[in-house]
Amino acid sequence: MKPIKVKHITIGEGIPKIIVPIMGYSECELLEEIAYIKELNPDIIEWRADAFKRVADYAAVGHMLSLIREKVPNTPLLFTFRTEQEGGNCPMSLVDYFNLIKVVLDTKRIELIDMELLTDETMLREMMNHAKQKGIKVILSNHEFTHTPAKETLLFRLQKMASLGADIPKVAVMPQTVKDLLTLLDVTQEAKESGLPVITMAMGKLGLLSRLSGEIFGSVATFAAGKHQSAPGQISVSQLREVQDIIHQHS
Ligand SMILES: O=C1C[C@@](O)(C(=O)O)C[C@@H](O)[C@@H]1O
Repeated sequence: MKPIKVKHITIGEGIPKIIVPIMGYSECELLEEIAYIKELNPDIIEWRADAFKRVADYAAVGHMLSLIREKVPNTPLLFTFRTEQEGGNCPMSLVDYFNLIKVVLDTKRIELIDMELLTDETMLREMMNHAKQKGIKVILSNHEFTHTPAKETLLFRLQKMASLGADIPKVAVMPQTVKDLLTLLDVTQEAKESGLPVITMAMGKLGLLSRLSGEIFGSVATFAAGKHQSAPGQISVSQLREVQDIIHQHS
């Protein structure tokens, strides 16, 4: 697996990196969240811009990005607009989704961007090329909020993301049974064996183990709650770090 370097952080090496989301609705809320999570010292900060009330206003998004950058100049920043179909907070057409991504890439104020696999392949390929030109790493993602697809489906999606040129393929599923959790872990392990630097998680209470055990099964990063959770099952940074350290020391 080829590690991925963003600022001083090397993803795919050692303990899985902790990503903490900010979910503010307004500029003021976002700044409060940044001040709060700065103290938690996350490896990466994710701006979940689908929660931002002015997300359709490109100037406001650009301004917000520069404010965030100013507050956390040394922390790698991941930009995510999660579509409504995959659990996001705000409806947006596909054309607007990719336009927003282009505007954000052009600011060059981020190190990583999330794009969803199940959108439009032509537009996706175009935007991935654009990200590459700007030197921004791409996380291609897929989220299932109601169930866990079959192992073959999940592996196919991760491989498809890799074949499209994703720096990091990512899947999130909702387990209904312990077997679903095992499916996700099995998929993660196989992806790791094949050399893919993936991020995977099972959400909700049943999925907790998957958020803790990336170093064993092969997920290179994991999300923890900041001021707010951005998905069910995220725990605090301090609890997550404690378990990760125990696993790291004894494996
Ligand atoms: O894709 C993901 C993973 C996630 O859904 C989780 O389950 O932790 C949280 C989201 O904020 C992020 O964009």
